[in-house]
Amino acid sequence: MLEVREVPGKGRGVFATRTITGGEVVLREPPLLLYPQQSTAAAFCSFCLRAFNSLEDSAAAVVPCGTCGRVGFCSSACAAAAAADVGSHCAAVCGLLAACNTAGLSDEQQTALQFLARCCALRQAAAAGDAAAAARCAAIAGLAAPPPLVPHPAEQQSAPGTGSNSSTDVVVRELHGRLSHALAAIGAGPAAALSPAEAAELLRKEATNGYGVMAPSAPDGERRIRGTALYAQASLINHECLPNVARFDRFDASSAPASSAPHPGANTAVEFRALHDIPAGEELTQSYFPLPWPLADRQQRCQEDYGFQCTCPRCKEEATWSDSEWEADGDAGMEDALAAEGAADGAACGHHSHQHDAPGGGPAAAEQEGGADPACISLFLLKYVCPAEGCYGTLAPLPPGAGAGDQYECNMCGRRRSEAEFMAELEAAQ
Ligand SMILES: C[S@@+](CC[C@H](N)C(=O)[O-])C[C@H]1O[C@@H](n2cnc3c(N)ncnc32)[C@H](O)[C@@H]1O
Repeated sequence: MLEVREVPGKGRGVFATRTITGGEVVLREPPLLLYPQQSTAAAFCSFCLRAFNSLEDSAAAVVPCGTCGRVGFCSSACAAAAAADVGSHCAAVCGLLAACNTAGLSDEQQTALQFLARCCALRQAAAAGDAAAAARCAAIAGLAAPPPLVPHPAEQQSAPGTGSNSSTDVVVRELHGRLSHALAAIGAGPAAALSPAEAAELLRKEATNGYGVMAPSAPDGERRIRGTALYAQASLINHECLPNVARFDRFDASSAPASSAPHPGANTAVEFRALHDIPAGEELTQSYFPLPWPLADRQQRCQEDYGFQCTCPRCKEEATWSDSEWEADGDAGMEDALAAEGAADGAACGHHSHQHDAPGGGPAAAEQEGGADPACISLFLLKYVCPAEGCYGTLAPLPPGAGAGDQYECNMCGRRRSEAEFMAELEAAQ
């Protein structure tokens, strides 16, 4: 169904090799690496990141790490799976993190150490002949790492003893120094060691390709990160501001103990679902941030975090809008959207196929393309942005055959809305 190809100006991208139906799951993939965010780690399983408070009996269910006692698991099955998985909280990672001096490091810096410790453990296992670890090292090495335009989040608070200097080199050297010390303390072999340049490159790969796994909404409504996931294939899906796929994860999907799940970690696979029909040859695209973000924020984030300038049809069109057009967009957007829905069948806007390169289309083809139709932008946002207040999630159709008719589901809050309800809301808002 999918193939990976070079896309001019974007590196690699993922393309449909056949027509994909709206709602179809285009990719389901377990993580290459999954690790907790330091600040929230106590609330989640250190193997599968399930929220302890999502378990039926969370107090009884939390199993502490038998060695360091500093992290917990949602079941003994997850504790055993972590011990057996070199990329998780295995003996090497446990020992390395326990031996590492983290005094004065920021949350992001300690989270970066979680990632680097796992990379060291995988390298050591690979050098000892573990083929699966070698494959994971190769997959991590294959991730894109565009040149940094701004510091990695781990660099944004200077390490102790570094004064106000928070430059990339100083922070990476600080993390690298502490890690090297810990590697020596636990007697790790030379294969586990990273040079400062390798550590810096790994952090860039992590920043470019890591998916933040969100915690459930807190009572104050704030959504915090519970951890980071790296995926081999999902990391190849490029960004567009009117995407055609949305990411769904199910970390807290079942409150059943892991022992009754198909296998520990079954809740960690990511799923990408088509928002609408996607013709063969079209590139799959996701939005790297919430769809309603304004142009300036989207552009800034693309530049600063991912090192590219977004020139998608939505950005091109919105760049031509005056301040009054932005202000009027709310009400007029509704009318435009209705006009678009009536004029087309929704598909022409929904598929926005005019805005994509034909297979093999290069920069010349892209340059000939104009901005997206404003009415189509309005319709797209009304149809696919979750209407729940403060959610900003993306609605995607349920997979064909899910037996729920024409229902759309939010990838953040799980809210459902049918096509008919959407049409009724559009009419009512007129
Ligand atoms: C998660 S990776 C996506 C896969 C990547 N293209 C590759 O070759 O591995 C993110 C990086 O892809 C590139 N990218 C993603 N979307 C892009 C876009 N719309 N325009 C230009 N570059 C893009 C940027 O270099 C970005 O840092």
